[in-house]
Amino acid sequence: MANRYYTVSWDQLHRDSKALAWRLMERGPYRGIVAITRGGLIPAAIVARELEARLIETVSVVTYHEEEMGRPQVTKPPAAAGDGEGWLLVDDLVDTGTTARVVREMLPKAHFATVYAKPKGRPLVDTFITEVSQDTWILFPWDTEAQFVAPIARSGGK
Ligand SMILES: O=P(O)(O)OC[C@H]1O[C@H](OP(=O)(O)OP(=O)(O)O)[C@H](O)[C@@H]1O
Ligand SMILES: O=c1[nH]c(=O)c2nc[nH]c2[nH]1
Ligand SMILES: [Mg+2]
Repeated sequence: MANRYYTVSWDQLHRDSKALAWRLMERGPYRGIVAITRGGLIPAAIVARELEARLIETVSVVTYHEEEMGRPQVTKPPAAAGDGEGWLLVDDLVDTGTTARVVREMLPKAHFATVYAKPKGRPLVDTFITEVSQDTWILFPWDTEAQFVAPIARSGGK
């Protein structure tokens, strides 16, 4: 289990994904975008809108079940991206780099971009926006909802 959480709102994810698009603009154009599903789908859609990319491919890798890590399973390989040359590969984050390693083997020439990166996965990413510590769990807006929180005074000072 992570020691702390970094909560990302829809607004922040949109801003951070646009910041990623700005950085990626400098080194395009790209033939198309490969999104690593499912977490990469929304950042990929935002980046695609900003870069005016219309060709979107997916690769599906399942590595986690909630916060438990398992063996990475490729449930759908990328059909149209060859060895990745000229393609932009997008995921929401790199943590241990396990998913990234599997996908990079399939698309060694793609430019790999994520919105967030933790130190262990960072060397595998070409472009990212925000680094968080390894013991932090990033809480994405699609995994969370607003709920009531008790006043501090009722927590017994803890
Ligand atoms: O660097 P790693 O340790 O491999 O972790 C990062 C990967 O884990 C999450 O995907 P997950 O397996 O939870 O699947 P999902 O995107 O379908 O939610 C996340 O979206 C990244 O793809
Ligand atoms: O929602 C998530 N937050 C994380 O920090 C993380 N690391 C791997 N997979 C993850 N999924
Ligand atoms: Mg994922």
